[in-house]
Amino acid sequence: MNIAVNSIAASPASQTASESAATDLIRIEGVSKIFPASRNSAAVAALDGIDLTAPRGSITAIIGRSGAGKSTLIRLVNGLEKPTNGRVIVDGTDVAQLSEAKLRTIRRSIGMIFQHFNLLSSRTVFDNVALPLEIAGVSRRDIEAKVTPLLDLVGLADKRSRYPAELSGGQKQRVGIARALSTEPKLLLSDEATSALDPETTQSVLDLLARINRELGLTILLITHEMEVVKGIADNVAVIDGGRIVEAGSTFDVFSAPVHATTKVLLSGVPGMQLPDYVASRLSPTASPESATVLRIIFTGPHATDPILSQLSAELGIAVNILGGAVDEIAGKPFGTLFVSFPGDQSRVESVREFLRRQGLSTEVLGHVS
Ligand SMILES: Nc1ncnc2c1ncn2[C@@H]1O[C@H](COP(=O)(O)OP(=O)(O)OP(=O)(O)O)[C@@H](O)[C@H]1O
Repeated sequence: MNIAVNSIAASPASQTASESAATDLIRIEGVSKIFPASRNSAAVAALDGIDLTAPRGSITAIIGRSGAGKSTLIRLVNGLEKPTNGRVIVDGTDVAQLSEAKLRTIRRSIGMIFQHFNLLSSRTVFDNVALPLEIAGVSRRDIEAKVTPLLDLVGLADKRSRYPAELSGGQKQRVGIARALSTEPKLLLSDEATSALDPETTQSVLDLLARINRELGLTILLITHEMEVVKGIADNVAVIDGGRIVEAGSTFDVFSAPVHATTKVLLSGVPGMQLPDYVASRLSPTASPESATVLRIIFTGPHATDPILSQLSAELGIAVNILGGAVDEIAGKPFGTLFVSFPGDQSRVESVREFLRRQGLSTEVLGHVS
């Protein structure tokens, strides 16, 4: 069974297929993929009962550990793999039912960018971007008219006659993005597109993707192991584990209150997600008369900077010990976490949580320390 918390996968029961086609560019329904056994290996259930939608104009991220099934999922969307069961509907068409010839046509409406850019080293920047148009039989004049503004868009107008070997990693990925956009796709698939780039270059490529999404209304589906990428640009995120979606929802909801153990592990490097080591190593699940309760307070929206703790101390007469915390931004919204401890019994814990609830803050009891 899939556990789709804050589900972006589920659609209202009353929604008809045509209403869904109007709002969702991608609709993955009950998809399983089994790679059959070969002489050297047993059969692999790479995907198992996946339901996922990507609304038109959105940026949706798929995250998961190595081998979870992310690449298989993205390959189903552009028809490079066929599902064993279920439907993969892109812009109203079930890509799994298409012939190779029809698939070639539909792939023109799906751009793709890759971790290692996949540029042709013998072609200039201009000719790399022009390649999909040449393959589609577009005239040289129309190619010039389409490629030149794309090079402007990605900031490479002055590099049009350079070769890939003369470019930085970030510039190569910009060529990859311009090439992916050349056939005016509705959907951009991104397979670890920033994984080979340093943090600063990653940020500039993410800014470009966000701009393309905003200005061209392009739907983006990306797979990544970099939580910074998801946090920075994705509207929605789905967590895949062992071929199943274990958690999905808006990036803000999933990142601010992860539920599934796999999500918590994946997010452990995000500031404010993890207790400081010196506390984590002493944490016990059970309270004792001398122990203090350790609480995670999640600040969202306008509360992120409010002086809540001093109000708490004043109102309830409790000495609160701050253990750690961080203030961050997720999908453009302020988000803060504070780890605190305070002494007292269960009723004290409840009164603290109730006070914080009234301030609009969520809390999670992490355990107890002596
Ligand atoms: N063509 C194939 N034949 C057999 N098994 C495959 C094939 N492609 C993928 N698999 C298996 O399916 C599972 C999911 O693989 P997939 O590449 O989708 O994972 P992933 O999440 O993208 O991993 P990574 O992050 O390491 O790229 C793995 O167990 C993998 O070994």
